[in-house]
Amino acid sequence: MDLWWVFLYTMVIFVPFLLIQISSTFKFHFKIISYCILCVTLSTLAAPVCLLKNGGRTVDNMRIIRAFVRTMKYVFGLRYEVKGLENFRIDGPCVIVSNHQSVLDMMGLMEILPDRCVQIAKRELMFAGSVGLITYLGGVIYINRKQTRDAKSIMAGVARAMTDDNLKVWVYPEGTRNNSGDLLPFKKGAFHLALQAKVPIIPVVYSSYTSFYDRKKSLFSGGIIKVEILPKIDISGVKEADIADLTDRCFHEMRRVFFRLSGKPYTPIKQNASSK
Ligand SMILES: CCCCCCCC/C=C\CCCCCCCC(=O)SCCNC(=O)CCNC(=O)[C@H](O)C(C)(C)COP(=O)(O)OP(=O)(O)OC[C@H]1O[C@@H](n2cnc3c(N)ncnc32)[C@H](O)[C@@H]1OP(=O)(O)O
Ligand SMILES: CCCCCCCCCCCCCC(=O)OC[C@@H](O)COP(=O)(O)O
Repeated sequence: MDLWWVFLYTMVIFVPFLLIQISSTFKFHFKIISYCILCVTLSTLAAPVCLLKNGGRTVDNMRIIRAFVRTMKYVFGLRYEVKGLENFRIDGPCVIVSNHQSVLDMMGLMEILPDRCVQIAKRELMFAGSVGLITYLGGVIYINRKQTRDAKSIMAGVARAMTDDNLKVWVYPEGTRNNSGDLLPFKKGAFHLALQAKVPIIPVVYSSYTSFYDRKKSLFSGGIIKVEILPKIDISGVKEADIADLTDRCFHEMRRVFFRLSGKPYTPIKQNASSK
């Protein structure tokens, strides 16, 4: 008899808990799939507009892509609070580095994307159907992360194109998505690029998504994202041998801002800023 009650009570507590769990996982995946479908739909609509207006692969298409993507935040209840936009107002090219938390970052990217700016992306993105096509039309630069020697030679070519075509380049120096509530160590490519092109670096920091978006907890609700565009880092006087220091400086500055924007107490780390 007693065992029967234990069983009943366990079920009364366990079954609703299980259902809530299933429905929240379902809701999370439903939202992520909706996001992907919306990306595919909007890029299918934007591609002909890009082709008709600008004819082919050009950075000018980024204005069209930006206009399309900026409508998406309303669907997912996201709001951006942007500070420091004036720091983007520099003549000529620069390297922009920012933290990368999720596929949702495309909305935050397009929210503040300056004119004549292309991104560095993993080459797999090229094959993502109409999304791949739209990134191609916008002039995104693809790198093969498994062949870093090729990636470096592509980046060297980009340095030349930046000055020739007056391009800004957006790099995610963590090199991959990271939703851990901290920054990953930075790769050095972006900093080599700035030095080779002799252009300043502009760090951009987005606050942590973890309060409203967390893959592990199947959490995805609306929220506010704080964005700060930091003053440019001048590279005059920096030599190849100083790249590690430059990377370090930028990493720690961005990490400090990341914690401040995310409302978390800053915890210094001993680990090296750049990956080995
Ligand atoms: C209309 C609706 C549409 C809706 C859809 C929306 C579409 C929106 C459209 C458009 C938006 C597109 C947005 C795309 C976003 C995608 C994001 C991603 O894909 S993130 C992944 C790829 N990104 C990266 O990986 C970062 C770049 N990576 C680097 O810069 C790396 O540094 C890299 C690949 C060049 C090398 O990586 P290593 O793993 O080898 O690591 P290291 O530590 O950096 O380098 C090793 C050694 O090589 C030297 N090195 C690196 N780069 C060098 C260089 N350029 N020259 C000389 N030496 C270099 C370093 O100093 C280091 O040497 P020592 O260890 O210090 O001795
Ligand atoms: C064939 C249909 C495919 C549909 C896919 C639609 C998805 C839309 C996503 C918008 C662009 C997302 C770009 C992005 O954020 O890529 C992730 C990489 O930065 C990091 O890669 P990873 O974490 O190392 O896998």
